[in-house]
Amino acid sequence: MVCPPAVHLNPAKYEDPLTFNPWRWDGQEINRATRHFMAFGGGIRFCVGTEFTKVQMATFLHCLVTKYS
Ligand code: HEM
Repeated sequence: MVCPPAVHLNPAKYEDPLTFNPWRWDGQEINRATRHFMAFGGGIRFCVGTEFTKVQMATFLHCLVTKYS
């Protein structure tokens, strides 16, 4: 069993991992689970809510940037 937060906070892979920096994954292949990125798990236990969650996040961000005033 792997703990995704521990993987994502690995300072050997991610510089200053506690800093909010979404650009740290810019240009990296993150459409599937890798050894260093597994937000939704991987393999046979892969999160079944992945695509639903991505739609929810995209909808939220769309409303935030278009309606926030
Ligand atoms: C940001 C949102 C979410 C994150 C970060 C997330 C993350 C994960 C991770 C890491 C696992 C793998 C756990 C393991 O390996 O034992 C998992 C499994 C699972 N997730 Fe999610 N999840 C999210 C949203 C959702 C949603 C919205 C649903 C349902 C609508 C969902 C349903 C499930 C289910 C049923 C499993 C178990 C799959 C299996 O064992 O075959 N998740 N999720």
